[in-house]
Amino acid sequence: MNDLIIQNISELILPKKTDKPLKGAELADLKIIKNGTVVIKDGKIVYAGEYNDEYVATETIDAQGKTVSPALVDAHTHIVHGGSREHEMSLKRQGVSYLEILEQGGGIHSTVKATREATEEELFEKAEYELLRMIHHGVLSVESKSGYGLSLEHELKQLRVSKKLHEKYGINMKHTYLGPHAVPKDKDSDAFIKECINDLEQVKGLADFADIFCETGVFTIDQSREYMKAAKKLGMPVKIHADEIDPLGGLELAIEEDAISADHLVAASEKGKQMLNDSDTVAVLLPGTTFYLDKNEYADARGMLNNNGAIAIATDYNPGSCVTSNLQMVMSIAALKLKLSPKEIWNAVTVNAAKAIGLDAGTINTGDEANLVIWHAKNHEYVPYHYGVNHAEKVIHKGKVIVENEFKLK
Ligand SMILES: N=CN[C@@H](CCC(=O)O)C(=O)O
Ligand SMILES: [Zn+2]
Repeated sequence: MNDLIIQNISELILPKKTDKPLKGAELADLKIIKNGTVVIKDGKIVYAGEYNDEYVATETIDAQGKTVSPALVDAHTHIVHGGSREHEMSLKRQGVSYLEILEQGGGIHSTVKATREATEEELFEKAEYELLRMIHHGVLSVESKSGYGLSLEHELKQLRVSKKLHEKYGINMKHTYLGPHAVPKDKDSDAFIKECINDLEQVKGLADFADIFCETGVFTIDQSREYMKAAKKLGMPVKIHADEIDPLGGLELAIEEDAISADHLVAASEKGKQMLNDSDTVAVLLPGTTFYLDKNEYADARGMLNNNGAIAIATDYNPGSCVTSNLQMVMSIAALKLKLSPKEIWNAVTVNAAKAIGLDAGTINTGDEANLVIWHAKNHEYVPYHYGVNHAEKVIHKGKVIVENEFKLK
């Protein structure tokens, strides 16, 4: 006997199961079944496709008027951190730029102070609340970075919190060491990169990836290359915050070093975009950050796709440059500002986002873990269209309904 049937689904979103990320025109290749059925047993998908009434199960959900998709994948977050930086909003309004705030000891540095001062328990409690918010918004795979410790002791503290969340909730999580996220105020940048390289050995048991912020006034291309090579030598796949503000050639470096992803890329060069053609490095675009930094230029998603690149979309949830953990909101920004179609966006937040963090997730195929969302939306176009709110009605993890978002008054 099966455990659950979801029947009469208005639109069933079925991203393609693939070993490699979807590239270029493939990003628009998304199967959508009208009047679909999903059958689940022992936490796994038994059937997903056209309407089928031959199966029996102990429970049936009628999803008439609803859309069903794989649970979302948030491939770039800084969920574990101390404190908050709401005062930076008025600084920004006075015209102080993100990098100026950082130079003045604010920005990342003020979160470093708060993170160092917080106990492991305090960090856990804060990150847990946000993780639960993500799950309530339909996300069941999360990448989580360190990077607000800037010393081995505090980076390890962040990574342990991330692991504990993973253990407690059992959703898919990947943990990233981002030791070189900023140069500590009292240190020289070359000396600090060496320190981070030395620390790789000790963080590698807790981290799946090594990441670095390559940017003007932060870390150079040469420092980033040295760090990435050292991480790869230890068997750690690499990621890079690249070309977010200035076009330093971070995308080119990511591709040369075979990074699993290159993230941000607002200022990526034409050469870098062309190099995507021969690469499986996923360009993780973070349009919520461009929006929140109040910039007019967004990453050139269409140019990357025209060059046969693989792209994914993520929140970049962090306390400074993108203070939202609502990936649905970022899907809307992607539609408006990256000029992506709804089909491209669904692939970019499911199967391609999973590839950007080395996960086999984001699909609903026979044998897959049953991680799904039933959306209060009659079709796949509705979610990015109706922006800024939560459309996730039921979130299903390993075949069990773990979230029911209902409008009910006490
Ligand atoms: N760009 C660098 N790191 C984060 C921002 C961190 C912060 O401002 O606290 C990002 O991905 O946007
Ligand atoms: Zn980031």
